[in-house]
Amino acid sequence: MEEIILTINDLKKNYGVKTVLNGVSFQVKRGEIIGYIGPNGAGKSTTVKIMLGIEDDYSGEVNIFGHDLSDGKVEYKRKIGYVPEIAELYDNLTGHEYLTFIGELYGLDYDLAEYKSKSLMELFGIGEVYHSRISSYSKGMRQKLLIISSLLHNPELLFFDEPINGLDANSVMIFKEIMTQLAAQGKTIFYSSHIMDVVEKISSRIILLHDGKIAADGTFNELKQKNTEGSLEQIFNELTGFSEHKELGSRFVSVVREM
Ligand SMILES: Nc1ncnc2c1ncn2[C@@H]1O[C@H](COP(=O)(O)OP(=O)(O)OP(=O)(O)O)[C@@H](O)[C@H]1O
Repeated sequence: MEEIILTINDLKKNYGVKTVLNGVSFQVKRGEIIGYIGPNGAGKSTTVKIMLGIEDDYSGEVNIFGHDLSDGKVEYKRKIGYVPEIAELYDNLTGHEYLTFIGELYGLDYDLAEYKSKSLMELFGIGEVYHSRISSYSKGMRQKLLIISSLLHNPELLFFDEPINGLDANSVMIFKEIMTQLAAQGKTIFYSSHIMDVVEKISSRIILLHDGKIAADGTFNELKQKNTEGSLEQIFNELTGFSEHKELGSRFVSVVREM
């Protein structure tokens, strides 16, 4: 039987009077790569933060590894890796210091944390800055460091929020391969991004959040059959009822030209 890793049932979340999530439900099985997409402000990061226990004050059920988050226990986090959309890194540390610190926080002994940090940085093409301060890293190098830090403890469930921000085309190919191989080995990945062609190619299932509810949930082929025959970008436009990009673009440029 396929193992359920994650269950969300009738999840609702308000910020003040604003309803962000209005009855979101889905289940995720071991080994799935979920592409979690939706317009800006749809509530994707909010859903992820609730699952990570960073945001509370929600209604509905959130169950991870068979454990309901409302019991307040945090042990489940040991088996989770997270790349946030926006992250603060300790700029004064070197990559080596940062990653061994994170590895030890996750319970790895120092030698293993050091070995994995160095190897993973080398394999991701940033081995030469292992002993440089993070303040000197480029945007893509910082992003790679974040990805490595989310994986050091070999987690079962990964939350990636715009993980390929700033990565060059070759590095994106490596990252896609890493995701595919992790999923093939039974890791579950919850992947939130606006880069539709990557989501289309990498996800075993796509969930589209719109107006606080799930507007679509299925494989890319299932979504194509139910909607436009075309790219995920076209399906996204159709399901979110958006067709004014040309008109909005030209009105935007008209205002720019006003002097
Ligand atoms: N701490 C907060 N206080 C008040 N409102 C918030 C807070 N965090 C998020 N929101 C609001 O909740 C809504 C959903 O935000 P969220 O960051 O989850 O969207 P998102 O789908 O991840 O968007 P994006 O694609 O732009 O990253 C937005 O309207 C945002 O302004």
